[in-house]
Amino acid sequence: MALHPVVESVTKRIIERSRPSRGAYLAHLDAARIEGPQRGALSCTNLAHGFAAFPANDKLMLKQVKKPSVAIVSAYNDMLSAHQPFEHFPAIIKDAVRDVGAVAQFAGGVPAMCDGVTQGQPGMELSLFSRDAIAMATAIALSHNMFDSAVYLGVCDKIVPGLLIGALHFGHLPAVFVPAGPMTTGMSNKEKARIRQLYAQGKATRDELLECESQSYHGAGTCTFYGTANSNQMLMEIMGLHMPGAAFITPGTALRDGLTRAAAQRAVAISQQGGSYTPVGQIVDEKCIVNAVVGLLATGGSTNHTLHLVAIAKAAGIVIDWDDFNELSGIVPMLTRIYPNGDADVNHFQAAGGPGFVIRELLDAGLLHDDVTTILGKGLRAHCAEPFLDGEKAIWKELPAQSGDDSVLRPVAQPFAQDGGMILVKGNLGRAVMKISAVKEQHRVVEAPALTFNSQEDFMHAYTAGKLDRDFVAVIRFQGPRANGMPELHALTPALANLQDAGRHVALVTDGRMSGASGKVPAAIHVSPEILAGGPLGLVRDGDIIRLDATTGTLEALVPAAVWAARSQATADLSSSHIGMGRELFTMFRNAISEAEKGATTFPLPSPIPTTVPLHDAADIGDTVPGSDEDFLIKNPK
Ligand SMILES: O=C(O)[C@H](O)[C@@H](O)[C@H](O)[C@H](O)COP(=O)(O)O
Ligand code: SF4
Repeated sequence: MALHPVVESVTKRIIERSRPSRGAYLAHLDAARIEGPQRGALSCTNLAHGFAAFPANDKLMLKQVKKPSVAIVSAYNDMLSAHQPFEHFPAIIKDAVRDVGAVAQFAGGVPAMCDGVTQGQPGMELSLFSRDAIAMATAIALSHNMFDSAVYLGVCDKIVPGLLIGALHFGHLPAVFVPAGPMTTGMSNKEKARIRQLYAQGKATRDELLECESQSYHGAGTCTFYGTANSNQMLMEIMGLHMPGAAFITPGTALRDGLTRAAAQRAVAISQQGGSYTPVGQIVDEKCIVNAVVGLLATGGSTNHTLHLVAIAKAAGIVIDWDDFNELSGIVPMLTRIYPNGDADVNHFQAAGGPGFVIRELLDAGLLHDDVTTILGKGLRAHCAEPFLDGEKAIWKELPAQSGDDSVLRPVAQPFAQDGGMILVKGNLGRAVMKISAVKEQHRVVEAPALTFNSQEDFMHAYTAGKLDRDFVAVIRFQGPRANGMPELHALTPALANLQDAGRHVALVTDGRMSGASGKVPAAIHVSPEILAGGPLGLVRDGDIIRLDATTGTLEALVPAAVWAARSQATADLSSSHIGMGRELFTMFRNAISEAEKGATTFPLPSPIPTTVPLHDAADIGDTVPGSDEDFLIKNPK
């Protein structure tokens, strides 16, 4: 099937837009690689330090500087149910790598935040920043420069994007992402949401709510809704950075361990010494990024990826924006119904056919680029396969021709919706993202008076005081990355859903975020520019009529032009968001972060290394430092 013309034209536009920075990125990639094992660039002292504590055989291999060394970068901790299984992965990886005559070294751990633990709490104001902190921690691990390939252990929201951003800054190294898989299905997400709404109405006790949450989140593995974590997993499959079908296999099973071993050995095979050298910086190219956007849209993935995919692309020198998402969303059909876009969870999705089925359907429909490079080599079609066990080894078989459950997963010929359900809305309030895949048709246009709030707490106080039983558009202000770290406001969902269920026309507009698990209430989020960057959201006053129209992509304050022009920006005391819970440590992030549509990043777009002087003298002619996004050169004061 020929490639869809919109996929083709958007890809061409991105390639053109990215040409200078992508060229610079690939030059950096070539400059970073040496012939032979990377540790050959180290001194004897460096090297001895790098293998001092290793078992004799590993030490000998490292000393001989012939066989590849694989870095293990892990986001293990006990806080995220999704990451807790990683505790045992390094030993499995080291054994598997030894079995193919190489060495694996635990290069470093990276921090990982659970958005479920911090949702509605002060810690959520560090969450987005943690993505780039994870990228920095990944760089710290890899900066030992002992490695010829790497495996990355991560699943959740900011972690996979952070690991991939870090890995792309070592784009000369091959990368294989290793997931831990979803927890088994407990109480359904729909029943959990119902009890939450009852609690918000005072019709369920705290003990009943805690029992419900504990039955939903009951064990090791990723939460089973299709939020940002499981969107990450889908993207790793579509970007060809997972062994095929690794995403949604339950932790603690023989197949899970077989997939981990296979991933470790693939990391050796695609090292320079392994013979199939495949650096991650070449895998993640413009076509790979477009494939990721298409996969996100076809599965109703998390709105957080309108930030994270932009940031990941930027790390590889590729520039994408919300017009790209919007245009692709218009032609990408919705192939899945996984909560919050339906009642099923990722275990049901996996049983119905899983990621390989989605990839095959989109390839056959000309909606994905097949001519990409993945960890398996040339072509994405190799990832349309399902893993099985042969003894202890993972093997792959062809997928069934049909979906196992067409209430969860459908072919392109019979989609749940003709479009991807994630759109750009814009107008005199700025540009924003809106996910409509989980919003009923009758709620996709809301025109109602604005009620402004400077925090989610203020909103909840008004709700519990019974002041919100009316039609309104909640404008939650000062929630942008520079203001307070752009928290998710998902804790407002039960209250807003109750009002919607009671027949009120309600919507949310904010420069903050929502969870990938948010859904039924119309919300225009990530409003750019944010208020603190002078965004017009700061001109809204209580009572202004706001029109949010998903059918026309409109976000407007219906205020007479002269009145609007005479207004000044609202102000707020944000100091309580800059002190406590470690938020003081992230002042530099708030000051340096780019706007949401540019990925809310703290690192610069790759810029050309001046060819007139060797790399180490770059400082003599100025440093490139991260600006808002117009990276600038500090001219040499001499
Ligand atoms: O983007 C996401 O998917 C969310 O950040 C998710 O990771 C978060 O943990 C949810 O808030 C938990 O969902 P519940 O609040 O419904 O348990
Ligand atoms: S999916 Fe969200 S709530 Fe679940 S473990 Fe990951 S970060 Fe935590």
